[in-house]
Amino acid sequence: MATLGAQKKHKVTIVGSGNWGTTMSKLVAENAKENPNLFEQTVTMWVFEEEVTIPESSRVYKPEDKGEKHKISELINTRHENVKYLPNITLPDNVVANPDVVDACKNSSILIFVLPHQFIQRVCDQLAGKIMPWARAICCTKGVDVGEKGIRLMSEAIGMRLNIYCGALSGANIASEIAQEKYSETTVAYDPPPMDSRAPTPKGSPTSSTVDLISPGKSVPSARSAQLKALPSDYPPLSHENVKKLFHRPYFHVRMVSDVAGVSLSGALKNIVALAAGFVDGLGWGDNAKAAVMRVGILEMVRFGKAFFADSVHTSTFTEESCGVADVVTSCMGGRNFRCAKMAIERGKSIAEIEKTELNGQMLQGTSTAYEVNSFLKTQGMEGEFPLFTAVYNILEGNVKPEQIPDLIEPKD
Ligand SMILES: NC(=O)C1=CN([C@@H]2O[C@H](COP(=O)(O)OP(=O)(O)OC[C@H]3O[C@@H](n4cnc5c(N)ncnc54)[C@H](O)[C@@H]3O)[C@@H](O)[C@H]2O)C=CC1
Ligand SMILES: O=C(CO)COP(=O)(O)O
Repeated sequence: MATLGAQKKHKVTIVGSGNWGTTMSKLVAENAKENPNLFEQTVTMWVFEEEVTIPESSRVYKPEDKGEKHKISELINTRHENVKYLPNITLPDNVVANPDVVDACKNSSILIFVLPHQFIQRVCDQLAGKIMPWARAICCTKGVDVGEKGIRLMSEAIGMRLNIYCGALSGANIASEIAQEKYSETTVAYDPPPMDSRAPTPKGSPTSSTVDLISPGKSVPSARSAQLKALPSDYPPLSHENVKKLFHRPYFHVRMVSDVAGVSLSGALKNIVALAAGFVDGLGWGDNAKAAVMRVGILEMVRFGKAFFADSVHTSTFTEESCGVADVVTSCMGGRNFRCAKMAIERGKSIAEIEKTELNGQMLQGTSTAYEVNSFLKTQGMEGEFPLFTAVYNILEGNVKPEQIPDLIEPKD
């Protein structure tokens, strides 16, 4: 039995409180209530604090709120709503917002990272050495970490900075639909060290083991093994079965896999494809044009995985799982990257301007990912092998026009 001998329960912290972060807190808190033998009832959400006014149209607006500024964390804790990033969705009362990231994470055995990828490094640096040494993480952030030493997956960047194991969750998951409990599916990759799923052992201090935080891609020469601390035996083991219980809802169906690299990478790269889809849609070219860039985009995602993460990525993750082809489809129909790229073309503005005026603080991941992937491809001398990714970068830079996409992605003899 999965919880035999376990006395402790997992304390879960959601690190991030944007549109997806707040949705994640809702569904995880619902699951904590339904699995009191596995998870502590309170689910903490770290909130990057901001002061906001409550719109008069909001369900939680009271006459005395007129012109008043409120802290987002206080509104979540008193009115159970994130009025800025997930308006009109009531959060379970066991979601507790905490604006202090170290305090929010210090006693948690499960950390769920849902921050824009631009902030992962800074937040992990704040947390390093201040979390439980045996904590386990799941990365829901979509992006890559490109530096002088090469390219890293976000899951890997988190794992290495905090010296803990980090899996990944990604899928065709437009947050607002999931917050409204409309059916969707997702892919969770979790391939923990075998010591985590062993039967509970008699009392004793946690053992440690040297394991790869994630199987490194060949482009990450610095990826290293870490001294991972075993989950103490008085916690329920973090088997696939128990990790699934953290995320699976009647409206949010989870498929567990072990390919952390494939799940993490597909979520990052599909955002570049979504920008391309927005560009051609913005030109008024219609669905055939969008399907063409989606097809080429999926092929480039697979090629990228094979070229730089050959030892770890499974091609089937891109072609068979929600995090691959399905996320490309949904993101190219209704994602923010797609919508902002489309509006930018239609209005003759830059995507950065549209992001500022239309997203009310929400952030695009595709633009910075296009730059990061391009800078990595340049170091590898491989821009030409990824013509769609390269075209998106050159459109953002103003070097080429979206109208040139068909010629740019046409295979060269
Ligand atoms: N929204 C969606 O539908 C989905 C988003 N994701 C991914 O989840 C990740 C997080 O996205 P969302 O939750 O949608 O965020 P968001 O784009 O809605 O909100 C931005 C967040 O960044 C925070 N922030 C601003 N400045 C900050 C700083 N200096 N340090 C730390 N945080 C700061 C804001 O407070 C806010 O919580 C992204 O990687 C995104 O690709 C994944 C699936 C679906
Ligand atoms: O990742 C997403 C859907 O799966 C959301 O994409 P956007 O960030 O483009 O909205």
